[in-house]
Amino acid sequence: MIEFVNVSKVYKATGTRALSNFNVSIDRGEFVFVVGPSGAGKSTFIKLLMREEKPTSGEIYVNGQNLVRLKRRKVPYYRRTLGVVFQDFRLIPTMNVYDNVAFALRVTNVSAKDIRSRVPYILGLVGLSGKAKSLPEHLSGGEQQRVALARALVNNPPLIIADEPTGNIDPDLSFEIVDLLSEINKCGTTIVMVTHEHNLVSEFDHRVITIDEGTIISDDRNRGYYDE
Ligand SMILES: Nc1ncnc2c1ncn2[C@@H]1O[C@H](COP(=O)(O)OP(=O)(O)OP(=O)(O)O)[C@@H](O)[C@H]1O
Repeated sequence: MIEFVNVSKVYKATGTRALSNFNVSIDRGEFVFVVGPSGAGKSTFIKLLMREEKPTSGEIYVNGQNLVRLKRRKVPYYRRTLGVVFQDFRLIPTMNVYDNVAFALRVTNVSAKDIRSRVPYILGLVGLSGKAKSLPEHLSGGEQQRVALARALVNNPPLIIADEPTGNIDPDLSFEIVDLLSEINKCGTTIVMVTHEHNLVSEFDHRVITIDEGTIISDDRNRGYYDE
């Protein structure tokens, strides 16, 4: 599903080498934590996956597409195949929970009938059926992140990318979010999650890729924790 072959990324403006000869292969249906110290290259890895950045050299394949050769006009279509969750939720503040989730479907020509059935189903899945009419500012951090997750899931993407999704919420709620992601993963969705929280990582039995100074320094396919 995801293949990085000898990928290097140098940011031109500063000459910073963020990734060097980076090779990784992630299969369909895997749950992968990506950990490592600040500045290691985790966000760069995510930006390359989302095709926000292009590598300086190497090849990247996601869902059978070569991201290096992907034409600029095709990038928005590629992004629609991804479900993305960020640390800062990125909800639309003027829209209620229902509309924040429905919006992700409305921009992709899904019929009104399908939206009416799909949005309540997804809100139920993340435990927010009772909050459909609430505005984001009236929700807790954990609830806002569940709305963001619902929005990422509603298009049924084969891949979810979560960049520090628990960075702004309490430890108990962080566990719940990863638990929810794990349930989604059991249904076949591939999950790539960047995190700083090694306590959280050690609670779950998922593959752990540790990046440092732009390269993978360990890849624990069974279970893992890392020391910073
Ligand atoms: N747009 C950019 N222009 C120049 N240098 C950048 C840019 N983005 C990141 N870098 C540099 O690339 C390196 C890797 O950064 P990256 O953001 O990928 O690390 P990270 O592991 O996500 O860190 P953190 O955990 O602090 O978010 C760092 O040295 C950073 O300063």
